Amino acid sequence: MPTWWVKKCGKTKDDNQLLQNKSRSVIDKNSRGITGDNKTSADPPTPSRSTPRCSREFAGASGFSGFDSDSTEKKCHPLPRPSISSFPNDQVSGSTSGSASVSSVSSSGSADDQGQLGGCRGNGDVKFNAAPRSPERVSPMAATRPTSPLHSRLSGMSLDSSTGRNDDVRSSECHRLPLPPTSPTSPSAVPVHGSRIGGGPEPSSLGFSKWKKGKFLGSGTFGQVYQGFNSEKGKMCAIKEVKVISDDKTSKECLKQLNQEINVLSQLCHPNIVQYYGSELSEETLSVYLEYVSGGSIYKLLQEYGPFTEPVIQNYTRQILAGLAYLHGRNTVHRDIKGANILVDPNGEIKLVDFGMAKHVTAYSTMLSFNGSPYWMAPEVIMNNNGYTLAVDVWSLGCTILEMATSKPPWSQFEGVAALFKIGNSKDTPEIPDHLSNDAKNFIRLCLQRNPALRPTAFQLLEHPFLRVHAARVANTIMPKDASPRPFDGSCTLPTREPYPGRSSHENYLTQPLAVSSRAIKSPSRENIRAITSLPVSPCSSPLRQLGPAYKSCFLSPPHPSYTFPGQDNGYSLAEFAVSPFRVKKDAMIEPSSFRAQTPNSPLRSRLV
Ligand SMILES: Nc1ncnc2c1ncn2[C@@H]1O[C@H](COP(=O)(O)OP(=O)(O)OP(=O)(O)O)[C@@H](O)[C@H]1O
Repeated sequence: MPTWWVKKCGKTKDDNQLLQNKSRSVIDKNSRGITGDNKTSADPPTPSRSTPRCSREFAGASGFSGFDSDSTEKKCHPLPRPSISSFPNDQVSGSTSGSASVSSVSSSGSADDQGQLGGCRGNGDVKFNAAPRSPERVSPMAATRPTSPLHSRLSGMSLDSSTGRNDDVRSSECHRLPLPPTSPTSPSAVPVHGSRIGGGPEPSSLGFSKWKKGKFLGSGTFGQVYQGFNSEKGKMCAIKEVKVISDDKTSKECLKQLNQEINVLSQLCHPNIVQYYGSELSEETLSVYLEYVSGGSIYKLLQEYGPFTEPVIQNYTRQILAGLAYLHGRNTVHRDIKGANILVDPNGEIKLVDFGMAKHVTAYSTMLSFNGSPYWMAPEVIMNNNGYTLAVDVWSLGCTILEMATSKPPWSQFEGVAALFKIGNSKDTPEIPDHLSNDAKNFIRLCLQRNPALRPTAFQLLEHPFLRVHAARVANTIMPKDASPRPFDGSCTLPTREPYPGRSSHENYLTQPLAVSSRAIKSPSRENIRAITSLPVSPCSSPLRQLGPAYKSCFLSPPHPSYTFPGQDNGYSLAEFAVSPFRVKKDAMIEPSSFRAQTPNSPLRSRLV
């Protein structure tokens, strides 16, 4: 049992008080979330959260050292050079889809995720971090850690590079803001990341004035999100903004968090991950420009329309996993997967957002911080003894599937601390609704294995029959030829064959928008599935259509025969799935354990802040 837990259980008065406060906060969020008491005001709220996420990472002694206040010019934000030089077309579709349903945002996009279950975060997250940064935790990588690509005004923040990549930093470089794409096919539609390729552009060429801040979309722990509009091109984006207030601890923490998000997002390009366009640091604000996703979050859809049907869950899960597989292929863990952080565009395409908690995992580092949203948090994060790995996202995915199936995360009947105890310190597994198929149940159980080493990776899970059934169903649905606004290689022009020279073919495969096994790729029918399932428009895709005729027309294919084990009802068992040789070529897969840097004797134990 972690030190903090012992403390919580009555060792000190202060800790008890703190825990009660957190618990109370969770209760408040619970009641708000379940009753769907969501903020709908079009006006941005006064930033009332004086303390954003309760995170020792931010509040640690080694944190901020202040701002360079003599820089008052409006400057672009120097950001890392991404390792990907090609630019995604993603923004094309992002903008397009955004413009398609502005009204849906005006009615529901405001603070859609404000009232969900959870702890001290604004929308229900507990972001207390167990392990402060301290010299003991400095990894062997620390000496070579790159300078954080912060604007000089933020350079005193002594941030870690969230990605820890040396090659991504060019601090003198500005990160060009997006000029919106003109057309999906035009090369001029991809100027946003031009600064990644060439040298730093002149501020005058960055198009700062092109994007106008529009209506308020919602507020997160670390800032406000607005719709952005380019009146010259008629395109939209989302603008995430944090106020820069010198000598204000909260502001510094928000800036640090947003910078972390920039660090991670600026290196990602995947159709199921919200596309980063650029950022800008002005005298008053740090603004991040993102692909606009107008459909709102899964959390919001659940609040408005109730639980999803299984085909919708399959579809969304497959896309979430595709995004996760891509992320994990870069050894980056999201750490906050949950319905509120998964947006859906009007075509049912999933976009992972909120990478403020994301971390690059290296063999030399281990994550001990106690971050995440309690109900979606993996046991090892709560117990927090030996660090944790990419597998925490797989656990959270399991919770998110239950959330999609029931509108509530697992253990939501428990209040904050009790839920944490249930997750972290009991042997119980969450209740899985009976109405789900055996495939679905099996999939969820695999994700919610308490031992992270037993959890399949995101790549492995993409092969699970629960998702294959959906792929086959979509493949058997006649789609209009140009139903998709973009080609299979999706919004990202990452080369699909060999995007990262030097990586194994499997690793390259991980960059595909949809993960398909080599076995599947060989089969013409699987190829077909892959092509068709990449279409964002699916008759089964939108929860709004879940009971419509399109869904009824979906063809249900039987589970893949290779998953049927003799003597088994539905083809597999937990143990067999985890070790089955035909599913997992051990040497070809990234093993969760390979990312686990154990520090059994670390003096740092989990502590509740
Ligand atoms: N790219 C986007 N397109 C459209 N809406 C967005 C986008 N990004 C965020 N939003 C919306 O803006 C609101 C705030 O998002 P943000 O990510 O800042 O906070 P959050 O995830 O709700 O909370 P927290 O930061 O505490 O996790 C949410 O309602 C979210 O759905």
